Amino acid sequence: MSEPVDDPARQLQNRLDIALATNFDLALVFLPAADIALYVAEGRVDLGITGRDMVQESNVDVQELLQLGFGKCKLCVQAPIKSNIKNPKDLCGKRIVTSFPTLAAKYFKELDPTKTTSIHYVSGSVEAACALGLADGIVDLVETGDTMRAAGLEVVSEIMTTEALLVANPHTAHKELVDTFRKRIAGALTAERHVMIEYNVERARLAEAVKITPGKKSPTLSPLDDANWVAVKCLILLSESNTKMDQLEKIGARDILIYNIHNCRVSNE
Ligand SMILES: Nc1ncnc2c1ncn2[C@@H]1O[C@H](COP(=O)(O)OP(=O)(O)OP(=O)(O)O)[C@@H](O)[C@H]1O
Ligand SMILES: O=P(O)(O)OC[C@H]1O[C@H](OP(=O)(O)OP(=O)(O)O)[C@H](O)[C@@H]1O
Repeated sequence: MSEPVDDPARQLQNRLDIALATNFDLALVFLPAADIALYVAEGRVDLGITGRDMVQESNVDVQELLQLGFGKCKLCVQAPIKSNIKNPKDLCGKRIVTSFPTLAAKYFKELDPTKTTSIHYVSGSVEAACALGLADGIVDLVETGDTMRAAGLEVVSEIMTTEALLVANPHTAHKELVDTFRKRIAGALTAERHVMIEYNVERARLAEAVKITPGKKSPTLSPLDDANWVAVKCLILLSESNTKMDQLEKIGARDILIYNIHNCRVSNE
């Protein structure tokens, strides 16, 4: 038998721009990154994931809950390498093209309140503006710098660093759900960035070992059959795991094991 076509729940499930969580009271709505902060600030959605640059450009009141660790780049003033512009003040009163008109206008106004800098908005490919004669300089994102260099531009100054954030409406009516969601994401991020290290060390060298692996609160110690030795277990950053193993081996630690963590809840998340 076919499903009734006018069933609203069924229609929502079939939409590509909305995803319904099946085991949590949450609907995900996919929106342009630049519009998300506004929807969150107006309380149309409770939570949003977008860049810090987008939040500040929107100039609205949202609460930053978590830094998500991706989408890292810098918003920079850029000018042609071959120009005489080496200081952002050289661009005050000149023509700027950008996808960030609010941040750019604020930056140049603060730099020199006596001059009116012309700020023009374009929606993408901002780096083309100088070569095409529309701008003396631009304000745009730089990650690797490849796009900037390919366009013959260089960084004149850095306005801000940005990355993806989880933001919330400060007056949400669903505080408990929001907090549970934040904790779930924070737990998954902590698990992704950490590993569990376990090793045996002589009691006489325990103080040195604890200095190398202090754990988030303190390491877990377990006695061994041999009273002169102790087993140590704690979380360390994945990025530091090889260095820590080298250091532990140097102070005589043995049987050093590293485990991946699937998920976790730890304090200070
Ligand atoms: N090269 C990059 N490296 C890291 N983060 C980036 C980069 N470009 C954009 N972002 C980040 O991604 C978010 C969305 O930016 P943007 O709207 O430009 O996305 P997009 O995917 O390039 O969209 P579109 O292609 O439609 O312009 C912003 O928060 C921005 O800081
Ligand atoms: O320093 P890079 O690693 O080269 O990255 C920077 C580029 O990435 C973004 O552009 P995107 O690809 O989103 O295209 P767009 O300019 O059309 O938004 C940004 O606007 C820069 O153009």
